[in-house]
Amino acid sequence: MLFHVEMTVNLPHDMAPAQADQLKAREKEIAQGLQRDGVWRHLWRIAGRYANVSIFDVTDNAALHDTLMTLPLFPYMDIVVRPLCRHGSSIREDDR
Ligand SMILES: O=C(O)CC1=CCC(=O)O1
Repeated sequence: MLFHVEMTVNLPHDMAPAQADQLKAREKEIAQGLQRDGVWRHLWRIAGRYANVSIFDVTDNAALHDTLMTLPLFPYMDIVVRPLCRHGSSIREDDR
């Protein structure tokens, strides 16, 4: 199943820069692993915001939840999930 996921990062202003850098580095490592595995299909920065729009490809809602919970930034993100289904007019072969 495909999911449109919007993540907004809200790091506490008083978080030590070293801790923030460590969280971001670990987040990047996990995000790139999930992309290599085909789970995190798209990752786009929303211009002008500390937020992203992503497409995840997982088996079901629970799998998406479990995946998102593995992200080191999860405790600091507001996440909006929209389940997707194929559009009848789409000509793409890779969005099933
Ligand atoms: O910077 C973000 O939007 C949060 C994030 C997702 C994957 C990553 O490396 O950072």
